[in-house]
Amino acid sequence: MIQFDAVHKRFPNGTTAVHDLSLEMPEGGVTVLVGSSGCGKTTTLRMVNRMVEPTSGTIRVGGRDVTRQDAAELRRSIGYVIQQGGLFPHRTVLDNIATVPLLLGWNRRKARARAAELLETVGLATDAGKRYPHQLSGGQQQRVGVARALAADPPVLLMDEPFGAVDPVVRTQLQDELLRLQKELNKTIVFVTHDIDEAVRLGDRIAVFRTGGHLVQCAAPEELLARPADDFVAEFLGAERGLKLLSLRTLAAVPQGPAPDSGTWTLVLDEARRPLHWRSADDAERPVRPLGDSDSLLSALNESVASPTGLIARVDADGELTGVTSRDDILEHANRAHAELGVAA
Ligand SMILES: Nc1ncnc2c1ncn2[C@@H]1O[C@H](COP(=O)(O)OP(=O)(O)OP(=O)(O)O)[C@@H](O)[C@H]1O
Repeated sequence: MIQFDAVHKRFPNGTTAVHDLSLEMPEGGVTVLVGSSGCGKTTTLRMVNRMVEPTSGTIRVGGRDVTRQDAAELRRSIGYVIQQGGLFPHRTVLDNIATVPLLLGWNRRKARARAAELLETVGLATDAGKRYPHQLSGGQQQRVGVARALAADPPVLLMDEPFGAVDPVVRTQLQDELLRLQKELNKTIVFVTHDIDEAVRLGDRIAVFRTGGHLVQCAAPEELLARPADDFVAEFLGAERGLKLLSLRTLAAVPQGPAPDSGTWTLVLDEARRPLHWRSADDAERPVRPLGDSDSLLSALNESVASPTGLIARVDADGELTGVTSRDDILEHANRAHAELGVAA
C-alpha cells in the first residue's frame, strides 16, 4: 500500500503543486489520478519514488517512509513508465528492457533472458528486441516502456500518461493489455491520465484533483460516477455519466429468453449453435454481434439499437447461443441498478 499523509509540495518559485494530500492507494490495485492540466498529478506521482521531495508530510510505500530510504535504491524498486516510452534511443529494445536488472547487478545473460521473456509478456515479437526504439510504432514503444518498468518485478508501478501519445484504437489495445497483465501480476499501480474514460476503464480507485493540488474525491469508479462529491467532479465526469456507469455493469444479471423462431426476423445459427446473422422473412440479412455475460450493459444497448429486432444474442464461452435479451429488459435492469445506487442527477 502507498500512503500519503498530509503531504504538501511547494516549489521554490512559490507554486503549490500539492496541497495537504492524504490518500491511500491500495496494494495490488490501480489508483488513477485524474484532473485538468497542472493540478498536481505528476508531482504526486513523482513524490512516490522521490523524483520530487515533499515540502512536508509523509509518504509510505509498504509501510516504509520513502524519505528514509536511499533514493536511487527506492527508484530501482519502483517501475516507472512515462509518455512516449522514455526509452534510450541508442540502445536496442532488449537492452532498454534490461536496464534495471543490469543496474541491480544481474549478469548480462540473465538480464537479457528476462528482457526476452518480457517482450512476449507485453505482446511483442522476439525480433523486436534487436531493433532500436525509433524503428517501432508509438504503441510498440509504449509496450517496451511497460516491459522495462516490469523488468525487475517491482511491486509498485508508476505510470504517467503512458498511453497519452497513441491513437485511440491502439490506446484501447494498450489498456486491455494492461488489464490482462494486472490480472496476473497484481502490482500496486499509480496511473496518471487526463482522460476520464481511461480512468473509469482502468481504475480500482479514482482520485480527482482540482487546480492547486487539491484532492476533491477518491472513490471506486462506480461510486464516483453515481455520487460525485460536488459540481466540479460531476462536470469533470461529463454529461455522459449515466452511460459510463453502464460501461461498468455487465450483462450477467440481466434475464434472457428463447430466441424467436418465427416472425419478421429470425436468428440464423451454424451447426454448433453459434449465431451467424439475422434473416428476414424476405431473405434480407443483418449482422449480429453476440455478447457474453461479461460484456457491458453499454455494449448491450449499442447492439440492441443496431439489431433489427431490438434483441441481442447471448452466448456462452464457446460462442454457443444461450438466449436473447430485449432492449427493454436491458433498460429496465439499468434503471433498477441506477436507482439502487441512488444516482445523483
Ligand atoms: N519544477 C517545478 N517548479 C515549479 N513549478 C512546478 C514544477 N513542476 C511542476 N510545477 C507546477 O506545479 C503544478 C502542478 O504540476 P504537475 O506537473 O504536477 O501537474 P499535472 O496535473 O501533472 O499537469 P499535466 O497534466 O499538465 O502534466 C503546475 O502549476 C506546474 O506548473
